[in-house]
Amino acid sequence: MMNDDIEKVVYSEETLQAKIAELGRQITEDYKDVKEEIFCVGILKGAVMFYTDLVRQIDLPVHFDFMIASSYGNGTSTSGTVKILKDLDYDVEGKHLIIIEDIIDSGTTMNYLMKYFKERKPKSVKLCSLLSKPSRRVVDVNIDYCGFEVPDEFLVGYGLDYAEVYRNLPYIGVLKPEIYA
Ligand SMILES: O=P(O)(O)OC[C@H]1O[C@H](OP(=O)(O)OP(=O)(O)O)[C@H](O)[C@@H]1O
Ligand code: HPA
Repeated sequence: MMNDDIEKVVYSEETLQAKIAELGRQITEDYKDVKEEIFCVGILKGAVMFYTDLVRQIDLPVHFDFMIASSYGNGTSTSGTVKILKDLDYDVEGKHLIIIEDIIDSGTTMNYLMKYFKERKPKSVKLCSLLSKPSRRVVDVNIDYCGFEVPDEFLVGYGLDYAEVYRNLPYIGVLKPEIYA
């Protein structure tokens, strides 16, 4: 069973949902008076679980859009090259963008995507990431809404994968070392 591959649980379902409710309240408060449309942009595939839980905690009329970006392949460190596999569906000029991501690790993906978003002339862009691993940062990324700062461990579950597996675990954890062997 998939659970047997986990060495330890780092964030339980309850801990994740409590933090997501807090982030949703904060975003609702910050955006409640804006006049322009708000676009929640999910960065797939990793952000899928966080995205669907977070938007349900934002009590405002938001639009959905998604990008698919990939740079990790099957390993535990970035290839350094970000591939955009799916672009935004909408013209976001003059709109408020809330970028929703699962993790900022080296910062490579978000550094690349932030430049890309700003070129599309939105009214504002803010980043909401469930996790941040500052010890691994190679390029600076400003996170406006951050769930948890995590230590330098490779995490799986709740959207996060190792070689495309473990995304469907309902919690976030660390794999047993023999799984990487
Ligand atoms: O800060 P970085 O070092 O760039 O790492 C963060 C990125 O890595 C993961 O994506 P990945 O490329 O594994 O694709 P995925 O979302 O499909 O898992 C994660 O979802 C982030 O987008
Ligand atoms: O710790 C991680 N786990 C899964 N995917 C990731 N992408 C960047 N860091 C991670």
